[in-house]
Order: sequence, then C-alpha cells, then structure tokens
Amino acid sequence: MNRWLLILLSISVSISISGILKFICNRYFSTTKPTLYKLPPSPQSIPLISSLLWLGRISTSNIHSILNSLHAKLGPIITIYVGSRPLIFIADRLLAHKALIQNGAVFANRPPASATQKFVTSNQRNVSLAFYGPTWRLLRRNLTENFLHPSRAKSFSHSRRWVLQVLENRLESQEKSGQPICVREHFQYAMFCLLVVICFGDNVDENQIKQIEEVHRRAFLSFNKFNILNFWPRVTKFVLRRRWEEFYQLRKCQQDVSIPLIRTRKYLQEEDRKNMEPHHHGRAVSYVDTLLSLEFPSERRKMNEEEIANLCSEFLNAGTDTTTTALEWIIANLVKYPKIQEKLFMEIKEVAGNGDQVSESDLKRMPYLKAVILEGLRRHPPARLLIPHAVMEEDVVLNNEYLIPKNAAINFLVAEMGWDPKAWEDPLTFNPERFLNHDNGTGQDQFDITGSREIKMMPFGAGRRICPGYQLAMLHLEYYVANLICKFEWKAVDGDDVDLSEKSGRTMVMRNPLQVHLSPRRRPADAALTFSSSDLSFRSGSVGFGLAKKNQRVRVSVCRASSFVFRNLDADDFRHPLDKQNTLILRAIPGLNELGKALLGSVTEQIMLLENIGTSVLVSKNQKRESELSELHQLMTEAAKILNMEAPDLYVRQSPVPNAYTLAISGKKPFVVLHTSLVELLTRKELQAVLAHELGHLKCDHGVWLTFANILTLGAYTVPGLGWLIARNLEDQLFRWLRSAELTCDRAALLVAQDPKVVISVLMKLAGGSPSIADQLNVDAFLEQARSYDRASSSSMGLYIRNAQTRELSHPLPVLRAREIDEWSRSLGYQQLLKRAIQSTTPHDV
Ligand code: HEM
Repeated sequence: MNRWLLILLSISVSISISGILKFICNRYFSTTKPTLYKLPPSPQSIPLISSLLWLGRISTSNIHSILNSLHAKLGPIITIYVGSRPLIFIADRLLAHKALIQNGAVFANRPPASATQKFVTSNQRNVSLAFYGPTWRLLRRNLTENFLHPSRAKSFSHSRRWVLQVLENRLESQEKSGQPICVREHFQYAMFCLLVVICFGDNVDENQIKQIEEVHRRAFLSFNKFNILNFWPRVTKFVLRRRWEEFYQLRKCQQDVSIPLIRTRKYLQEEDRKNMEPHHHGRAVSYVDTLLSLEFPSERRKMNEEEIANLCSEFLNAGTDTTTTALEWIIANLVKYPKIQEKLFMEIKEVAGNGDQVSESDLKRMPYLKAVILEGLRRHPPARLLIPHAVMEEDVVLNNEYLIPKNAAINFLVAEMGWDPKAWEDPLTFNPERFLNHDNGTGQDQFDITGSREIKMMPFGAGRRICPGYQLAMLHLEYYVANLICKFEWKAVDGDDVDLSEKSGRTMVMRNPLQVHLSPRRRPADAALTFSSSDLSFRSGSVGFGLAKKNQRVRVSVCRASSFVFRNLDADDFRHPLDKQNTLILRAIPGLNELGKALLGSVTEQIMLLENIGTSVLVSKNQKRESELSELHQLMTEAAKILNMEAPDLYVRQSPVPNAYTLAISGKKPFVVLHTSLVELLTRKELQAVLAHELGHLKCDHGVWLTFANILTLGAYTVPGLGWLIARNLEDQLFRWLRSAELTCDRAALLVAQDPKVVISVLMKLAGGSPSIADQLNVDAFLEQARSYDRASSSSMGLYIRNAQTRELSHPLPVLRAREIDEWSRSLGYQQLLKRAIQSTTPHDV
C-alpha cells in the first residue's frame, strides 16, 4: 500500500475518534430509527476495522467478484461499510424496479461527491452528480429536451458520416499493413471525434480534436492516481500538495483546450444576433450553444466558461468509453459467431441494397440489427454499476422490508439484471433472436430499454436518472455496426478464438482487446458507386490535375471523378471567419455606404464596363469549338455549377501582369476578367481554381466593397476628385477586409479544385513562377517556406515587421495563403462540406 496512504490512515484514525463513536452509536444504538426495519444484510464486521479492511481490499478490478460472492451469500440486497457511509448494492431487478421506477423521485438523488469530483464538476453542478433538484433539472432538461431530443438527431448526420469515413480509412490502412487490427483504439478515436463535434460544433478541426483527446486521455490514465486525494482532503491538501497541484494542472489543461472552442461558439452566436440572422444560421446547434444561454436557477446568472468546460468534459467522458466498449463487445460477438454476422449482413444488404453506405433512415428497417445491439448491451453492459444513487428522505423503507438511510450510497448490479435466468432463457448465450418480436409487456414489438414497465436489463440505468444519452448511443451503435458490417467482412485472427473474458476498469472491457482481419465486401458495381474515401482524400495525382505545361492539351471528354457539385452551398459554409469579422467592422464605419455609392455611381461603373467591353475579349460558348476560349468558357461554367451559382461573363484581357478580377456592377451581369499572362502561366486546372476564386467573391456578395477595393488597386483612385476621399483609416480597413475576403475565395477555389495542391500551385506561380520554370515548382517546399516564414516572424520584432509589410497589401502574402488553404483542406469543416457534395455525373470537356 502507498506509504502516504498508511500515514493518512494513521492520522485519520487518531483524529476521528469522535466520528467513530458517533458512527457506532448511530449504527447500533440509535433510537431514532424505526426498529421494525433493518438495513440490508451486511457481512460480519467489526466497526471501523472492517471499514478500513474494505478500503484496502476493494479495487476497480475485484469489486465485481467481491460483490457477486457477497450476494450469493447474503441475498439480492446487501450493505457494506466503507468509512462512515453505508454502501448498499441491489442485484435484483424487481427491487431495482421498486426503487428506480416505482419510487423514482425518492431514489433519484446523488450522495455528496468526493473532493476531486467536486472540483471537476463545479461543485456538483453537472448532470451526473448534481443533487436531485432545480440545478439537475435545468441541466438534464437542456440535454434531453433541447439537445439530445430524437428530433434533432439528424442535425449531426453529416458528422456521423465523416467519422465513419475516418474510421474506415484508419481500418483499411491498417489492414493493408497485413498486421491484425486492434480495433479498440480506432473505435475510441471515432467515438471521441464524434462527440467533440456534437459538443463544440462542426467548425472544430482534426488538430483541435487531437489536442482535446490528448488531455482527456492523460486525465483518464491518471484517474486512479488522484483517488487517494479524497481520503481526507484537508489532510491530503497538506501532505500530498504536489499531487493536488498535478491534479489542478491537468484540469487546467483540459479547460485550456475547451475554452477557446467555447469562445468561438459564443462569438458566432453574437455575430448572428448582431446581424439579426436566423438562429444559428444553418449551423447544427452544438451542446455548447445550448449551455451558453442557460441560467442557474438559484443564482440567476449564466454559466461561466469553466462551468461550461466542465459540462463539456462530462459529455465527452460519459459518452466515449461507454459507446466504444459496447461497440467492441458487439463486433467481438459478430466475429466469434460468423453466422450471426452473415445474417446481419443479409439484412443490411436487403434494406440498403448494394450501396456503399447504410443511411440513418435505413436503420429503422433493420430489426435484426437492433436485436444484435440489444443483445450486446444485455450480455456485456459496459457500465456494471450505475452512478451511486441516494434517497431524498431521512429513512426510506424499500419493499416494506429494508431500511435505506439518507446517507447511504445505493448502487445496482447492472449485469446481474440482464443475466437473470428468470427473465432470459440461457442468459449467458449471445442470441439476438431473443429480441425479435419481443413485446416486453408494452404491446409494441420494440423492446423497452427504459424498463418503465419491467426491468429485464438496464445497461443505461432506469428511472429519473436513466442515461440521457441512451437514444444517441443506440443510434451510434446501430449506425456504426451496420456500416462496418456492410463494408467489411470481420474475421478472427488466424486460428484464434475470440476471448470474451472481461476486465474491469471505468467500463467492463474485453480482457484481451479484440484483434481482427478485414476483407472488403465485394459488390457488383463497386467502382461506380457514390463517393468513396479515396475520392475524398487529396492525392496529387487526382484526375484532371497535372503540371502539364500550358498548351499541352489535357482534354478529351471525361467524367471527372472528383467533380462534386454543392447543391445547397451557402457562402457562410466556407466564409473565412476573418472575412465575416472584417465585413462587420467595415459596415459599422459611419458614412461608408454613402461614400461607396458615390464612388460607384453610374459614371464610374460605366467607365469600368465600357473599358472591359472595349479592350477585352468576351469568352462565350460561341467561340470556335475546341479552341482555348471555348475551354475557358467550359471551365467557368463547370466551376459555377460546382459552387451552385450562375456563371458570370468572362473576359480575357491583354496584360503582362498575371491577374484576374471580378466586378459586380449594379443592374448589370457581373463579370470576371482574366489577364492573358495568367492564361499563359497556369494549367487548365489552375485556371479553373482562379475562376472559382473570382466566383467566390460573387457568391459571397463581396460586391460593393470589392469593386470599391478594385477601384483602389486598379488605380482608379487617381481619377481627379476621388483620391482625396479615401481616408487613411478607411483604406487600412478596406485592405484588411480585402485580405480576409481573399482567404474566403481561396476556399471557393479549393471547393472547385478539390485538391489543395492545385490552389497552392496557383499561389506559388503568382509569387514566383514564370512559364519556363512553372513545371519545376514544388508545392511541398512552398508550404515549408510558409512554415519558416511563420517561425521567422514569430518574435515581437518579426511581428512588427510583418504587420508593417502586409498592412497595405490587398492580398495576404502568398505563403500565408498557401498555409491557410493547406490547413483548411485538412479541417473538419472542409471535409464535411465535401461529404455534403453530390457527385456530378455529367461528362465535361476539360
Ligand atoms: C452505450 C453507451 C452508454 C451507456 C452504456 C451509458 C450508461 C449510463 C449509465 C449506466 C448511467 C447511470 C444511470 C444512473 O445513475 O441511474 C449513465 C448516466 C449518464 N449518461 Fe450514459 N451511457 C452511454 C452513453 C452516453 C452518452 C452518449 C452520453 C452523452 C451524450 C451519456 C451521458 C450520460 C449522463 C450525462 C449521465 C448522468 C445522468 C443523470 O445523472 O441524470 N451517456 N449512462
């Protein structure tokens, strides 16, 4: 035993004599208790000594075997004394029903939390540990009614699809290595990603998810290490100061990764409010969004960031390990029993057809799938004990027989309920059939997992404190099991039987983590189906891309594999946050709108329009077929189609300066201008990215400000009478906006090119390319250059120089744009957008 624990034990024994006496008096001589009823039986014990012995004996790994043998001796309900608090355990489903359902409100309380729990739950202000009362009700209702209500389930469908893709990619790439796949780590990562997105919103990217995962993992691994701090907190705060500091530090790290994400959601909400945009403006509502507007009932104040961060940690912790463990057990049984796997696959095939994915709406038509999941949860419930309950009243009598004191922590043996031979035939066999056409007394053919009529199993608990995430968990289990079985055949590693023995930790996991081999299922039309993971990954060799020199023809009629159209694409789906922010600042400058109108009055507009018509070539579909101009037209219409917008007119203008711009003149069709030197410099794919960038300006309605800025950058401000109008401050702000708008439009370019290297290549060529060396430029080296620019300018002097150099630029530096687009291409937001896209089947001339 830990040396410090012994010291603590001695200290606590010596200074708690009065407490001990009180405890003995209460237990054996108290006259206030009704004598008719007794506490549930307990093993023979000597006061205090037994408590201390229990403390030494019980650990997470052996608690279940100890409890089982005590129940075998003493019956379905027992008491153990640990410290001064009686622990009551119930192993009988009828008693559980009496307590949790029939006396639901009485048994819905929680006992006081330990010191470390109090700290991480803002003093028991979270859903799982809050006392039964107004704070719990507020938080719980928010979770179940505002957030996890089944009517909202759809809002994160695209995230589930994204996570599925991530999971399948990871499994596939490990299978390729030839080594057996240990699935737990992949399932864990997938479930964590999903909950992070649901919690913080789908604007988090994978790097942020990894950071959060890293600190949560650290906290998880140190879980047992900090238990000792609760033994006598006032004393441990003194003798175990370092460990407390370590605990605080770890908690701070968890908050440090969450708080910026909470601030982002707050900022987005405020923006919506300022812009009077509809609530959440099409974004899926995250858990954080709902928490931001909650007010504690007793204190009449909103939650602070730390409190919100603590609730987010609860959300992630409650849902990740439980769902991961359940998933691993279910798949393990499907590997162990290939006939059940086959039967499940046949059902999936019948409902979902030969498609590559099972959709969420398909799940409803898969009763056998549901039976497999329920059987997995019955046979291997991940949580073997509930979170301890407590009674609300002084001394409660259960079943007219057992006295339950107010200070007792009450718990329920979950697995025993689901393994009761009186409720289930051959309960230890994995047999999903038992759930088919099971009406559980409800008159419906669906098994009632909430146990409201009768508890036959309770993997999610029952009654008022039943897991609020159970419907979400069921959806996730059904969705991932169905898709994983649809995609792969799961096989045991050669010759090995799947070992289903258990190991107790935070959840009851497989003692030997599941290892498998996977074979992709063969389908008749494999290649032609909806987009697959490889279409979504960025490979420099993707169709249509090449460092072909200009003039090399990259054409023939092809159906571009990467050509997706975004049917419902909205500008805010890809708008850079700085663009949004700077647009608001610009709008807030007094008089600017009026100035804009004056500048862009009909005379200026007319000048611009006539100049283009008069000096450039309009590119139209009427150009000679197969000519370069007709190709340009084709590139433009295709890009516009992908971005879900109408194509503007396109002009090519003679100029040695490689450039492109767009003008949106009021009342006229907007147009885009390409300089001839740009056409010389870029490949077709790159030219299309440039056109898409210009389309981005139109799509985002950059109209007035952009034309305004173009007048500045094209030199129109030298027109007598205009220049003086442009005040310095306005100019600065306009440039700042323009730079951020460029970042948005680089994103539009990426949406069309669907390969970040194409966009980065354009930026690189604009920075230093000439037609003669264009095909020697290296995109990766350019990205490395961006990183070294960041490093060189990270000092305070570097930052000063960087600001001074960029302040008056209309475009961000090319290296920074490249870095930005590279990061966005790896972000969750972008990948989710790609997943929303629909493959275009129209053949295009490229
Ligand atoms: C297979 C997956 C899951 C299992 C087996 C599971 C199981 C449980 C169990 C046994 C309890 C204790 C109930 C009690 O004390 O009476 C519980 C509580 C809870 N679970 Fe889950 N859970 C799962 C997934 C989730 C998910 C996905 C979330 C979050 C979205 C979640 C959030 C919670 C919360 C907040 C509580 C505390 C409820 C309260 O005290 O009112 N769980 N869960």
